[in-house]
Amino acid sequence: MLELLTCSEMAAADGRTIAGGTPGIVLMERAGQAVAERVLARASGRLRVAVLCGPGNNGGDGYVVARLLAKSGHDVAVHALVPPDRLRGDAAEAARGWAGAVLPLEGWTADGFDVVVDAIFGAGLARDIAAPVDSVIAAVNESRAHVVAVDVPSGIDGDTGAVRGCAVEADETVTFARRKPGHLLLPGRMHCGRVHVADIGITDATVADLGVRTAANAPGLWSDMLPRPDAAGHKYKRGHLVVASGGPSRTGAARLAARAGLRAGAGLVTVASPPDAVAINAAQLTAVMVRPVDGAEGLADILGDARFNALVLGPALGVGEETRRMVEVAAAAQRHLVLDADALTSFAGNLAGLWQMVTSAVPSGVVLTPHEGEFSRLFGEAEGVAQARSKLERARAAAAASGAVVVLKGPDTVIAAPDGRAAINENAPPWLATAGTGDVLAGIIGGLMAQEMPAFAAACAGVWMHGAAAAAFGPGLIAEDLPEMLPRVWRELLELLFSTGN
Ligand SMILES: NC(=O)C1=CN([C@@H]2O[C@H](COP(=O)(O)OP(=O)(O)OC[C@H]3O[C@@H](n4cnc5c(N)ncnc54)[C@H](OP(=O)(O)O)[C@@H]3O)[C@@H](O)[C@H]2O)[C@H](O)CC1
Ligand SMILES: [K+]
Repeated sequence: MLELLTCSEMAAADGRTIAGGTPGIVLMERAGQAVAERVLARASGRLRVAVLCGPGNNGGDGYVVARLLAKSGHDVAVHALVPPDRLRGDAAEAARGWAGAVLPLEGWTADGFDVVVDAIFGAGLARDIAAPVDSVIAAVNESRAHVVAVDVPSGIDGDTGAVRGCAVEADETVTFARRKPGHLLLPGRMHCGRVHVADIGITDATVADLGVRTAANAPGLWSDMLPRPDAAGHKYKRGHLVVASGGPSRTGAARLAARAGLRAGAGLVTVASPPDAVAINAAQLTAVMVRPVDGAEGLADILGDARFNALVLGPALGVGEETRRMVEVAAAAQRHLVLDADALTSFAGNLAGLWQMVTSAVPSGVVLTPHEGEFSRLFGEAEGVAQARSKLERARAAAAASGAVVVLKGPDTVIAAPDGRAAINENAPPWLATAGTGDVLAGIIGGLMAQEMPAFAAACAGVWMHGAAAAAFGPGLIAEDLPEMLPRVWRELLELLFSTGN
């Protein structure tokens, strides 16, 4: 159920189900029933319900809802953008099932309604909302009614989560078969309220046949690839992560990443520290080891030891030629590699240079973890990025252009692999956006890769664990708190693994 279907993939699933013998009107009936059930679930006493119907199938769903709620004894008013005789196909048939009046949508006001069912536009939204629908949406949003959106809040683009001019702010959204990217990407997610996914008879096999490449990020996506604690295991079997530290006044970021890597389960973690910062690092490190490593030369030296199998480069490392050379050394050494912060900014405008290094390292896995600013500095001109319609498509294009797994961070972090797979994360609480949390994320991903977790799975798992750790700690979180919450997140994950037996 983690797959996310675009509007066209949903239409294809619809079409295949209809071709398989289920009439479209049956799908519409089931969709309408699912929405009506949500309204009835919260009904206490007779409700005044306004069903706002658009000119297409979303409106068709609305007519089914209206009929079912009226049959359950509620006071239902239907307001439609076009008269029923302008409807076509299943929507026209659904409208024929509605025995009540159909009033104009234009000029509708919310006075006195307990519930509004938003059945204006769904997957078929084709352009920005204009008059007269815009003022109706404003009236919905100003009302005190409980708003239930059919499939997608009207005005939200189901593929991108963008607001097309204006959009309904729903308390609940009932969608069908699977969620869409627009239900998870911002701002769309903020318009949906609680999202319910209704089964309307589109089978898992039909969805699987679509070859969908986008999913919601959750343990079900990668838990079978999580490193497992095994009794016979010893620390050398769980890899050795190296985190490069910045100079004497900028050592905290590397220590945050290093501690996160250890808590993520790496057998050993070493901070590769400039000689003049060794004392500072050593004074603050215990289980994490520290070694004097002088720039790219020094890094090349220690990477002669194959036991250093994963690296995190970037946190407060410094922007410039030396950092670029360290990335080059690490990539050439074919180790698992997480590039964050300065290691990304050092390649700003020189994607080809980064791409060249990354392709040499890709077999062992490279994960880039830019926030939006680093992303645009690095990928602004990349093939396909400028034309991308959404954060999901931008991350996908960047992964394809760089050959690396790209983690485009934010409240709706997208993880994209060069082969087209992508996941959208939705468990990050607002308080995660604080200084240093990016360093911790890089360390978690590095720690998982040190244990030989494949790059895309490690990036998805790391992003999810990072969000779960923040949620576990709660508001007031600072970056140092995050690694300390990982044991609790691990416990949750392992309980989940053993309960689901995979
Ligand atoms: N399995 C399922 O997912 C099922 C989904 N159903 C429902 O079908 C809708 C999709 O319907 P809808 O969103 O209404 O799209 P349609 O293509 O049917 O019709 C859209 C009409 O609206 C016009 N339009 C589009 N954008 C605008 C706009 N900004 N302003 C004004 N009018 C607009 C469009 O006109 P065109 O000129 O673009 O053609 C169409 O007339 C889905 O969301 C589900 O709710 C099935 O009913 C059940 C199964
Ligand atoms: K809608």
